[in-house]
Amino acid sequence: MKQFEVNFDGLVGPTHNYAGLSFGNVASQSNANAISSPKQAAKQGLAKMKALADMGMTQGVLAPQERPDIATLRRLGFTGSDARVLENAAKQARQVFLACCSASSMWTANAATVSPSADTADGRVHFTPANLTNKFHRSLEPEVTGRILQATFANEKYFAHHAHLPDNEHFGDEGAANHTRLCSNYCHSGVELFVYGRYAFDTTKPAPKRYPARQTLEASQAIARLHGLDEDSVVFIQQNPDVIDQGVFHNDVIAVGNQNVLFFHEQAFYQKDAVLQEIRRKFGDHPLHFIEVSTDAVPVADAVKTYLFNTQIITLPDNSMAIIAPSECEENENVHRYLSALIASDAPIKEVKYFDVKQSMRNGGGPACLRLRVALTEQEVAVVNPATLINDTQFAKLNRWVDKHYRDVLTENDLRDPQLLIESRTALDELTQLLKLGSVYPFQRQGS
Ligand SMILES: NCCC[C@H](NC(=O)CCC(=O)O)C(=O)O
Repeated sequence: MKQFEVNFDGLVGPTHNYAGLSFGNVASQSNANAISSPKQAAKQGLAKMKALADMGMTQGVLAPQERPDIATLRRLGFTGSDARVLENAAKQARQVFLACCSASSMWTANAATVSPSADTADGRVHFTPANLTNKFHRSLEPEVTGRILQATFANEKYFAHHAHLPDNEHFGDEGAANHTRLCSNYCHSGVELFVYGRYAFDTTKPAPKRYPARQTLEASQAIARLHGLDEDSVVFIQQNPDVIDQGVFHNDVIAVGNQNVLFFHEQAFYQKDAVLQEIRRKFGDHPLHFIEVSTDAVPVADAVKTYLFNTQIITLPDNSMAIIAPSECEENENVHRYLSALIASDAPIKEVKYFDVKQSMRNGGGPACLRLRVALTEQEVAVVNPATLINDTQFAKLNRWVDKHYRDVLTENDLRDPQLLIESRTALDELTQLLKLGSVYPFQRQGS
């Protein structure tokens, strides 16, 4: 059977900005209030999607959210016309206002956790949107994300959609950024790795001290239950609390897997040796490659700065593996040296391709944050909403759509401009037609 791992990249929304909203995410905090370029950001993302499609990969796109989020501002007590809501929120509750303007849904690794049909009890692909409770601005995403996923994967025979977990820190869930899957073939059952930062109900267990652990063990266990995963094919792994305190706010900042390769930093996991043993045991007799990067070769600080592990390892149509890295990795001496040696070694990764995704990197999102992986059979690909798959025509249409609607620069002051709200809604309304999503946004459903 033909096998596919389809990357669904998040399209950057028209309000992309830097507001320093993510405590524990070093890049987000250090670029607070920098001037952003939504147009450049969206184009950098589209260029990456197109490049992967041109490599022969099946590539998809997920629509962004409606921002500024007027519906949430109204829930929080701001009233009057939309323009008044924006003006008063910006004046009276600046931080809340900024949170309601974030284009953070672009990082679709946090959109959901996905289990392919080969792993699940009912043989369907399972999706659970992440509740993202740890950050207010991100907690606004799951409902609309669920609708976008249902409009993208709209076939009950093949796809099962769950509600996001209860909105509470006990079940803090960050989606695929803390989940990876190892397998020998995408269509054969694999081992799903769930990485959590802390225990919600047992405070005697180790936990980070400086920065928050966004994902709990209990959330990861709930997802595994919902998706009908077999316990012999699941490994729950605690992230090393010390690296969370050094700015590793998601596991995908320090580890990434693809097929039978797990690429990780030596400090990534708590009680690493036991973890690796359990993975090996559950993976079975097939070849499995652990590529472990030592602190001597790449200190954690360099990994956080360059996003060496927030790379995408992909299997190309000729079955060789390539690594999709941000250009920051090429610019850093340690990391560049490491990657050059890696592809010259006998490891399965044979090629590295660097991409400029700086607009996203400044908010702490690398190539891997920008995509949600969905392993699909040929039959399943055939029932995905075809308008969400990237080909030359869709790429050209999306680029034109960005040119037409996006601003070149955006500052904090622009976010309160009622014209920006109108521009964003006009753009998104057109996008839902382009991607054939139906009415997924609150502004499209008013009165329904
Ligand atoms: N997977 C990468 C996610 C990056 C995201 N950054 C942000 O939301 C920053 C937004 C800002 O600060 O404007 C986060 O931390 O969840």
